[in-house]
Amino acid sequence: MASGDDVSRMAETAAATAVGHDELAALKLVALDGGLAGPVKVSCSTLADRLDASSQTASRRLQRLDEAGYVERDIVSDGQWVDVTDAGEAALRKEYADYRRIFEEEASVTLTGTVTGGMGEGRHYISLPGYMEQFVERLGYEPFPGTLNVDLTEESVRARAGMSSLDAVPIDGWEDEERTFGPASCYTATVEYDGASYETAHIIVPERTHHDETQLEIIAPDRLRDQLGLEDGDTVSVRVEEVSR
Ligand SMILES: Cc1cc2nc3c(=O)[nH]c(=O)nc-3n(C[C@H](O)[C@H](O)[C@H](O)COP(=O)(O)O)c2cc1C
Ligand SMILES: Nc1ccn([C@@H]2O[C@H](COP(=O)(O)OP(=O)(O)O)[C@@H](O)[C@H]2O)c(=O)n1
Ligand SMILES: [Mg+2]
Repeated sequence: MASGDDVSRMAETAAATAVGHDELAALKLVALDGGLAGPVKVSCSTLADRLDASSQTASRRLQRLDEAGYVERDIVSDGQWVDVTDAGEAALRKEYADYRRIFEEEASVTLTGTVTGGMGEGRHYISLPGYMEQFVERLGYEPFPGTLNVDLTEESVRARAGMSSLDAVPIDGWEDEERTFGPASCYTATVEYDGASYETAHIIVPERTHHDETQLEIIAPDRLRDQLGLEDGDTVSVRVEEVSR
Protein backbone atom coordinates (compact mmCIF):
# COMPACT_ATOMS: atom_id res chain seq x y z
CA MET A 1 0.00 0.00 0.00
CA ALA A 2 1.16 3.55 -0.64
CA SER A 3 2.59 5.60 2.16
CA GLY A 4 0.44 8.07 4.05
CA ASP A 5 0.36 11.84 3.93
CA ASP A 6 2.89 14.32 5.21
CA VAL A 7 1.41 14.91 8.65
CA SER A 8 1.39 11.31 9.74
CA ARG A 9 4.76 10.66 8.12
CA MET A 10 6.33 13.47 10.14
CA ALA A 11 4.61 12.26 13.29
CA GLU A 12 5.73 8.69 12.67
CA THR A 13 9.35 9.71 12.10
CA ALA A 14 9.48 11.80 15.27
CA ALA A 15 7.84 9.06 17.28
CA ALA A 16 9.51 6.01 15.78
CA THR A 17 11.96 5.56 18.63
CA ALA A 18 9.69 6.17 21.57
CA VAL A 19 5.98 5.79 20.86
CA GLY A 20 4.20 2.46 20.49
CA HIS A 21 0.75 1.18 21.31
CA ASP A 22 1.32 1.51 25.07
CA GLU A 23 2.08 5.22 24.73
CA LEU A 24 -0.91 5.73 22.41
CA ALA A 25 -3.16 4.13 25.05
CA ALA A 26 -1.93 6.72 27.57
CA LEU A 27 -2.41 9.50 25.00
CA LYS A 28 -5.98 8.33 24.41
CA LEU A 29 -6.76 8.57 28.15
CA VAL A 30 -5.36 12.13 28.31
CA ALA A 31 -7.53 13.02 25.29
CA LEU A 32 -10.59 11.42 26.92
CA ASP A 33 -9.99 13.70 29.90
CA GLY A 34 -10.15 16.72 27.57
CA GLY A 35 -6.47 17.08 26.66
CA LEU A 36 -7.24 18.14 23.06
CA ALA A 37 -8.97 21.31 24.25
CA GLY A 38 -6.24 22.45 26.67
CA PRO A 39 -4.00 21.28 29.53
CA VAL A 40 -5.57 18.70 31.89
CA LYS A 41 -4.31 17.67 35.32
CA VAL A 42 -2.94 14.13 35.32
CA SER A 43 -1.76 12.15 38.31
CA CYS A 44 0.55 9.26 37.45
CA SER A 45 -1.00 6.94 40.02
CA THR A 46 -4.54 7.44 38.64
CA LEU A 47 -3.29 7.09 35.08
CA ALA A 48 -1.40 3.94 36.14
CA ASP A 49 -4.61 2.37 37.52
CA ARG A 50 -6.45 3.06 34.30
CA LEU A 51 -3.59 1.59 32.24
CA ASP A 52 -3.26 -1.37 34.59
CA ALA A 53 0.44 -0.54 34.99
CA SER A 54 2.77 0.77 37.67
CA SER A 55 3.08 4.46 38.41
CA GLN A 56 6.64 4.49 37.05
CA THR A 57 5.43 2.94 33.79
CA ALA A 58 2.66 5.54 33.44
CA SER A 59 5.19 8.30 34.09
CA ARG A 60 7.60 6.88 31.50
CA ARG A 61 4.85 6.71 28.88
CA LEU A 62 4.03 10.39 29.41
CA GLN A 63 7.73 11.20 29.14
CA ARG A 64 7.98 9.35 25.83
CA LEU A 65 4.90 11.13 24.50
CA ASP A 66 6.58 14.40 25.51
CA GLU A 67 9.86 13.45 23.77
CA ALA A 68 7.95 12.55 20.61
CA GLY A 69 6.23 15.95 20.61
CA TYR A 70 2.77 14.42 21.16
CA VAL A 71 2.15 16.26 24.46
CA GLU A 72 3.46 19.31 26.29
CA ARG A 73 3.79 19.03 30.07
CA ASP A 74 4.03 21.29 33.06
CA ILE A 75 5.14 19.32 36.09
CA VAL A 76 3.85 20.56 39.48
CA SER A 77 4.17 19.19 43.04
CA ASP A 78 1.07 16.98 43.00
CA GLY A 79 1.06 15.82 39.37
CA GLN A 80 1.35 17.36 35.94
CA TRP A 81 -0.64 19.42 33.45
CA VAL A 82 -0.68 17.67 30.09
CA ASP A 83 -1.69 19.22 26.77
CA VAL A 84 -2.06 17.12 23.58
CA THR A 85 -0.21 18.80 20.65
CA ASP A 86 -1.30 18.87 16.98
CA ALA A 87 1.10 15.97 16.29
CA GLY A 88 -0.53 14.03 19.16
CA GLU A 89 -3.98 14.73 17.78
CA ALA A 90 -2.84 13.61 14.31
CA ALA A 91 -1.64 10.29 15.79
CA LEU A 92 -5.01 9.72 17.48
CA ARG A 93 -6.88 10.66 14.31
CA LYS A 94 -4.93 8.03 12.43
CA GLU A 95 -6.14 5.41 14.93
CA TYR A 96 -9.66 6.80 14.59
CA ALA A 97 -9.50 6.52 10.79
CA ASP A 98 -8.37 2.90 11.12
CA TYR A 99 -11.37 2.10 13.33
CA ARG A 100 -13.72 3.88 10.96
CA ARG A 101 -12.32 1.74 8.19
CA ILE A 102 -12.96 -1.38 10.25
CA PHE A 103 -16.51 -0.53 11.28
CA GLU A 104 -17.97 1.72 8.60
CA GLU A 105 -19.28 0.64 5.22
CA GLU A 106 -17.61 3.44 3.34
CA ALA A 107 -14.51 5.18 4.61
CA SER A 108 -14.00 8.83 3.62
CA VAL A 109 -12.27 11.97 4.83
CA THR A 110 -13.58 15.44 3.92
CA LEU A 111 -11.12 18.34 3.80
CA THR A 112 -11.94 22.03 3.44
CA GLY A 113 -9.81 24.92 2.22
CA THR A 114 -9.49 27.88 -0.10
CA VAL A 115 -8.31 27.86 -3.71
CA THR A 116 -4.93 29.51 -4.12
CA GLY A 117 -2.23 30.07 -6.74
CA GLY A 118 1.03 28.18 -6.32
CA MET A 119 4.50 28.48 -7.80
CA GLY A 120 3.48 27.55 -11.34
CA GLU A 121 5.55 24.34 -11.18
CA GLY A 122 2.66 21.87 -11.04
CA ARG A 123 2.09 22.28 -14.78
CA HIS A 124 5.69 21.28 -15.55
CA TYR A 125 5.72 18.18 -13.34
CA ILE A 126 2.30 16.87 -14.43
CA SER A 127 3.31 17.18 -18.11
CA LEU A 128 6.51 15.15 -17.79
CA PRO A 129 6.15 11.90 -19.83
CA GLY A 130 7.59 9.83 -16.94
CA TYR A 131 4.59 10.83 -14.83
CA MET A 132 2.00 11.29 -17.60
CA GLU A 133 2.33 7.70 -18.81
CA GLN A 134 1.68 6.41 -15.30
CA PHE A 135 -1.33 8.72 -14.82
CA VAL A 136 -2.93 7.42 -18.01
CA GLU A 137 -2.26 3.80 -17.11
CA ARG A 138 -3.08 3.90 -13.39
CA LEU A 139 -5.68 6.69 -13.07
CA GLY A 140 -7.29 6.10 -16.46
CA TYR A 141 -7.05 9.68 -17.72
CA GLU A 142 -4.64 12.31 -18.95
CA PRO A 143 -4.63 15.07 -16.29
CA PHE A 144 -4.98 18.74 -17.18
CA PRO A 145 -1.39 20.07 -16.95
CA GLY A 146 -1.22 21.60 -13.47
CA THR A 147 -2.33 21.13 -9.89
CA LEU A 148 -5.21 23.02 -8.26
CA ASN A 149 -3.76 24.21 -4.96
CA VAL A 150 -5.97 24.36 -1.86
CA ASP A 151 -4.94 26.02 1.40
CA LEU A 152 -6.42 23.80 4.11
CA THR A 153 -8.16 25.10 7.22
CA GLU A 154 -6.39 24.32 10.51
CA GLU A 155 -8.91 21.60 11.28
CA SER A 156 -8.40 19.99 7.87
CA VAL A 157 -4.62 20.03 8.28
CA ARG A 158 -5.17 17.82 11.32
CA ALA A 159 -7.90 15.76 9.65
CA ARG A 160 -5.70 14.90 6.67
CA ALA A 161 -3.81 12.50 8.92
CA GLY A 162 -6.85 10.23 8.40
CA MET A 163 -6.03 10.00 4.69
CA SER A 164 -3.17 7.66 5.43
CA SER A 165 -5.60 4.84 6.22
CA LEU A 166 -7.20 5.17 2.76
CA ASP A 167 -5.81 3.41 -0.28
CA ALA A 168 -3.81 5.48 -2.73
CA VAL A 169 -2.69 4.83 -6.30
CA PRO A 170 1.12 4.81 -6.23
CA ILE A 171 3.05 6.77 -8.87
CA ASP A 172 6.66 5.60 -9.09
CA GLY A 173 9.77 7.74 -9.11
CA TRP A 174 11.86 7.70 -12.30
CA GLU A 175 14.94 9.29 -13.84
CA ASP A 176 16.18 10.82 -17.07
CA GLU A 177 19.78 11.60 -18.12
CA GLU A 178 19.97 14.62 -15.84
CA ARG A 179 18.12 13.92 -12.60
CA THR A 180 15.74 11.78 -10.60
CA PHE A 181 12.05 12.47 -10.03
CA GLY A 182 10.34 11.44 -6.81
CA PRO A 183 7.34 9.14 -6.32
CA ALA A 184 3.83 10.38 -5.43
CA SER A 185 0.52 9.05 -4.09
CA CYS A 186 -2.89 9.77 -5.66
CA TYR A 187 -6.07 9.64 -3.58
CA THR A 188 -9.42 9.45 -5.37
CA ALA A 189 -11.43 12.60 -4.56
CA THR A 190 -14.59 14.55 -5.32
CA VAL A 191 -14.31 18.36 -5.34
CA GLU A 192 -17.36 20.38 -4.26
CA TYR A 193 -18.01 24.08 -4.63
CA ASP A 194 -21.20 26.09 -4.29
CA GLY A 195 -23.54 23.10 -4.64
CA ALA A 196 -21.75 21.68 -7.70
CA SER A 197 -19.46 18.69 -7.53
CA TYR A 198 -16.73 17.29 -9.77
CA GLU A 199 -15.64 13.68 -9.86
CA THR A 200 -13.29 11.94 -10.39
CA ALA A 201 -10.29 13.99 -9.35
CA HIS A 202 -7.21 12.95 -7.33
CA ILE A 203 -5.28 14.55 -4.51
CA ILE A 204 -1.64 14.15 -5.48
CA VAL A 205 0.92 13.99 -2.69
CA PRO A 206 4.44 14.18 -4.15
CA GLU A 207 7.13 12.79 -1.87
CA ARG A 208 9.37 15.74 -2.78
CA THR A 209 7.52 19.02 -2.66
CA HIS A 210 7.97 22.66 -1.78
CA HIS A 211 4.58 22.67 -0.06
CA ASP A 212 3.94 21.54 3.52
CA GLU A 213 0.93 19.64 4.85
CA THR A 214 -1.22 22.79 4.92
CA GLN A 215 -1.52 22.68 1.13
CA LEU A 216 -3.39 20.18 -1.02
CA GLU A 217 -2.68 19.70 -4.74
CA ILE A 218 -5.47 18.30 -6.92
CA ILE A 219 -5.31 16.86 -10.44
CA ALA A 220 -8.20 16.04 -12.77
CA PRO A 221 -8.87 15.43 -16.47
CA ASP A 222 -10.25 18.98 -16.75
CA ARG A 223 -9.26 22.45 -15.62
CA LEU A 224 -11.22 22.63 -12.35
CA ARG A 225 -11.22 26.44 -12.28
CA ASP A 226 -13.36 26.29 -15.47
CA GLN A 227 -15.49 23.30 -14.51
CA LEU A 228 -16.49 24.67 -11.09
CA GLY A 229 -16.04 28.41 -11.73
CA LEU A 230 -13.32 28.69 -9.10
CA GLU A 231 -11.30 31.77 -8.23
CA ASP A 232 -8.58 32.34 -5.63
CA GLY A 233 -10.11 32.54 -2.14
CA ASP A 234 -13.16 30.35 -2.92
CA THR A 235 -13.84 27.66 -0.31
CA VAL A 236 -13.98 24.09 -1.63
CA SER A 237 -14.56 20.72 0.05
CA VAL A 238 -12.58 17.75 -1.09
CA ARG A 239 -13.99 14.33 -0.19
CA VAL A 240 -11.42 11.57 -0.29
CA GLU A 241 -12.89 8.12 -0.89
CA GLU A 242 -11.67 4.62 -0.33
CA VAL A 243 -10.87 3.16 -3.76
CA SER A 244 -11.36 -0.51 -2.94
CA ARG A 245 -11.52 -2.63 0.18
C1 LIG B 1 3.78 14.40 -9.87
C2 LIG B 1 4.68 15.36 -9.17
C3 LIG B 1 5.99 15.01 -8.94
C4 LIG B 1 6.88 15.88 -8.33
N1 LIG B 1 8.17 15.51 -8.16
C5 LIG B 1 9.05 16.41 -7.65
C6 LIG B 1 10.44 16.12 -7.55
O1 LIG B 1 10.89 15.05 -7.94
N2 LIG B 1 11.25 17.07 -7.01
C7 LIG B 1 10.78 18.27 -6.59
O2 LIG B 1 11.55 19.11 -6.13
N3 LIG B 1 9.47 18.57 -6.64
C8 LIG B 1 8.61 17.68 -7.18
N4 LIG B 1 7.28 18.01 -7.28
C9 LIG B 1 6.74 19.14 -6.54
C10 LIG B 1 6.88 20.53 -7.13
O3 LIG B 1 8.21 20.91 -7.01
C11 LIG B 1 6.07 21.50 -6.30
O4 LIG B 1 6.25 21.28 -4.93
C12 LIG B 1 4.61 21.55 -6.53
O5 LIG B 1 4.08 20.49 -7.24
C13 LIG B 1 4.39 22.86 -7.13
O6 LIG B 1 3.06 23.05 -7.30
P1 LIG B 1 2.51 24.49 -7.62
O7 LIG B 1 3.18 24.99 -8.84
O8 LIG B 1 1.08 24.19 -7.82
O9 LIG B 1 2.77 25.36 -6.42
C14 LIG B 1 6.41 17.15 -7.89
C15 LIG B 1 5.08 17.50 -8.11
C16 LIG B 1 4.21 16.65 -8.75
C17 LIG B 1 2.80 17.08 -8.98
N1 LIG C 1 -7.05 20.15 -12.69
C1 LIG C 1 -6.59 21.39 -12.57
C2 LIG C 1 -5.19 21.66 -12.43
C3 LIG C 1 -4.75 22.97 -12.33
N2 LIG C 1 -5.64 23.99 -12.39
C4 LIG C 1 -5.15 25.38 -12.42
O1 LIG C 1 -4.27 25.44 -13.52
C5 LIG C 1 -3.21 26.38 -13.29
C6 LIG C 1 -1.85 25.71 -13.50
O2 LIG C 1 -1.50 24.84 -12.40
P1 LIG C 1 -0.08 24.93 -11.71
O3 LIG C 1 -0.02 23.91 -10.65
O4 LIG C 1 0.96 24.88 -12.77
O5 LIG C 1 -0.06 26.41 -11.13
P2 LIG C 1 -0.18 26.91 -9.61
O6 LIG C 1 -1.01 25.94 -8.84
O7 LIG C 1 1.24 26.93 -9.12
O8 LIG C 1 -0.77 28.27 -9.65
C7 LIG C 1 -3.44 26.92 -11.89
O9 LIG C 1 -4.19 28.11 -12.00
C8 LIG C 1 -4.32 25.84 -11.24
O10 LIG C 1 -5.13 26.37 -10.20
C9 LIG C 1 -7.01 23.71 -12.52
O11 LIG C 1 -7.83 24.61 -12.56
N3 LIG C 1 -7.45 22.43 -12.59
MG1 LIG D 1 -0.59 23.91 -8.61
